[in-house]
Amino acid sequence: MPLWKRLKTLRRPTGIATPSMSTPIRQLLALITKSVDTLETACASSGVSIPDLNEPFAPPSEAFRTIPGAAEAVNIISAAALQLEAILAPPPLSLYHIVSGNFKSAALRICLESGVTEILREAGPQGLHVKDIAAKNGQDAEKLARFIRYLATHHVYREVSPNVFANNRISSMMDTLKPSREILADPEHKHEKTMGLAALASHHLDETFQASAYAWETLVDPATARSGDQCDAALTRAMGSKETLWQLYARPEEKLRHDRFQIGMQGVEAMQPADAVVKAFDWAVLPPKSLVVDVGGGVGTSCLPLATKFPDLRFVVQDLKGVIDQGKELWNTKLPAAINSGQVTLQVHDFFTPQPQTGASIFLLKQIMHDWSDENCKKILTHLWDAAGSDTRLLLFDTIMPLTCHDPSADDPKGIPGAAPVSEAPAPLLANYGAVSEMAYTADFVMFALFNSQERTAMHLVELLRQVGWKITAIHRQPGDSTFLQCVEARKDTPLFIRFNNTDPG
Ligand SMILES: C[S@@+](CC[C@H](N)C(=O)[O-])C[C@H]1O[C@@H](n2cnc3c(N)ncnc32)[C@H](O)[C@@H]1O
Repeated sequence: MPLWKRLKTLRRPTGIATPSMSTPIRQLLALITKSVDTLETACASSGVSIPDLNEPFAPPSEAFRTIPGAAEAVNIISAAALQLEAILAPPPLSLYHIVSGNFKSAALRICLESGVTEILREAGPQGLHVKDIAAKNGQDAEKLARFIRYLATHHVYREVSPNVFANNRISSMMDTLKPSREILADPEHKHEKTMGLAALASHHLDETFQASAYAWETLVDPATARSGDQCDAALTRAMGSKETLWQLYARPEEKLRHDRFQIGMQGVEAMQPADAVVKAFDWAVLPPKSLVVDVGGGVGTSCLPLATKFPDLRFVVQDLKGVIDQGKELWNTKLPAAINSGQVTLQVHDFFTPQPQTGASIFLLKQIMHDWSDENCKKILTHLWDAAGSDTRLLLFDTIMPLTCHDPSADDPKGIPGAAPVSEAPAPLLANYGAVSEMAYTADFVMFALFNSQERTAMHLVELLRQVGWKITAIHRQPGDSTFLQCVEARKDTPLFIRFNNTDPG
């Protein structure tokens, strides 16, 4: 956002300045007051109420976020409240909110794995004494009370009366919605046929949590500090073997972790709109018969809606053999005509080998780059460069990491369109809305810990692509997607580019 626009947001809504207005806490308070007004007005005019923290989560309670202006107001209120705390709380306390992250994670894991949320759902709003919770899940009541109370201190669960706990909006996110007796008797299958968030949390609190404990050891060891190899990720230290996550999951004794991961990923997938790829790029500009190659396309989830909406385009979905075999089953069920007519081809292809499709209009890579380190991404992109023509577009769908400060590319009229986020938070908030953007930074850390890879900022991507002969021409963002999936469009940077001089990452 240009400087003049950000300064405008600093003005007091009433236009009357007082000396105290210049302090950051007054500015934050003003932002909160203004945004609460916006939120309440929007909710009142739509007949929607703001959720009660003490009520368990239910999808309709999120309806208020869809009212125009409400989501932005909520982001500002949340970011301002967190920033007020950072200013006013004693610094050691603020630091310990971070230092103690692992303790909170451990307490949460205990409650998640011992079915506390399911037990409390069955108890209802009056809650249940911890002795009765412990009688059901077999835990030590006194220890359990300490962990639940620690979480309740951070608004996960609530203590209704001494040692009596109940669910709230946040603790109920871990609910598998199954009978507690069933999940406690058969914990190995508790995540099957669930929405996937509890599975995702369980995965993050287990192997990812353990891997993150070895982050520093990985970075201080010269053998792994600068490696981009998945076998050098922190995970391998935690697991005591030089295996990638996929190799680990392939072991028969790791089947439960593997299945839990898959369920968690389906949950993440479900959070993305099915038509995200359709909307992110103007596919109608492609002439009939243009070829779209979905590289590492999985079972073809992105191409399904595209092939349906654009029957004149041709598609090749590429992935490793096992995935392509699964894809054949999916397409034969969902859109067999596309396979039978030749509109869609499923092809086994390892993207670290030369790209066989040389006539592509589009190389589409969705959530591929973030799985790989820069050195590996360059190998993938180089094979695509070799197969691309001067009109081929490269489309990368990934999360573009926002900066915490103002993004100067927003002020450059000659810069890449869409390089900066659609909106930045008004000052004095952090430009990325601070911890409101937590999920993107969590994803980045997970990529580091498990895969030695990362989510990237726009400027990182510009440089990475430049080194292997691609030039970013636009970043397509949709309103409200500032930290989720964006579409980076690039073209071959020829004829100026001479690859053999530029591939050296150093
Ligand atoms: C995060 S998934 C993304 C799948 C798909 N693009 C989507 O967004 O649904 C990563 C995909 O990369 C595939 N993959 C991993 N290594 C590969 C390789 N060397 N060659 C081709 N595909 C690979 C995986 O099988 C998986 O389907």
